[in-house]
Amino acid sequence: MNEVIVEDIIKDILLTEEEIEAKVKELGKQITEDYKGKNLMLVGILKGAVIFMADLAKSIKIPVLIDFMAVSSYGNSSTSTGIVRIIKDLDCSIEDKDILIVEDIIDTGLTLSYLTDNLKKRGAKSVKICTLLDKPDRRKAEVPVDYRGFIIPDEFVVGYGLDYAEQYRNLPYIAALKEEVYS
Ligand SMILES: O=P(O)(O)OC[C@H]1O[C@H](OP(=O)(O)OP(=O)(O)O)[C@H](O)[C@@H]1O
Ligand code: HPA
Ligand SMILES: [Mg+2]
Repeated sequence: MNEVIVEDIIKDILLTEEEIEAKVKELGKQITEDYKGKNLMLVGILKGAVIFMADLAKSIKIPVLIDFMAVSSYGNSSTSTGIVRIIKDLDCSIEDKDILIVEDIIDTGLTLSYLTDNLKKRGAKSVKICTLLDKPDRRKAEVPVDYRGFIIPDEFVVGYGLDYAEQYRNLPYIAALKEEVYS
């Protein structure tokens, strides 16, 4: 395979490394205040949320438990199939825990709508949502967003954990893909 030069597939940079860093610190500060005295457990949704999860966890200054789930709704495509499948479940019990689901992006909302229902049914004390990005234009299922980093326009974005066909997750910024790359 020929090497793809990142500049050739990117339309523009939506969020710089500095903007992301400042926002993650702000979210961490708010979560620290809101969850004082509670049983906070962060549940990161693999794989997109890993980078955000790592930075967010470091910016939270109270004890936290960390766990991950992997669910699939997209596969290698840029459009949602609407089918949500659990690929990796939690290792820890969530009974009596204050769960904060950590996501990189809410797009159609189908992934999180399924996940919040699923976690509430398992006896969590509370289930809230923290997402770095929110793309409201494409919403199919309403989900209450408790902590939101940025609202973004209806464009396919990559970087800071987000992929296109499993690539570009390691970019330190968030960029919109050129339409000809994914259409
Ligand atoms: O709101 P939705 O339309 O459901 O889309 C959002 C979900 O889609 C992406 O995950 P994906 O299934 O691509 O897996 P990945 O995190 O491994 O890339 C993203 O990380 C969210 O989990
Ligand atoms: O814009 C996006 N980029 C990457 N993954 C995604 N999953 C839902 N929307 C997106
Ligand atoms: Mg993906």
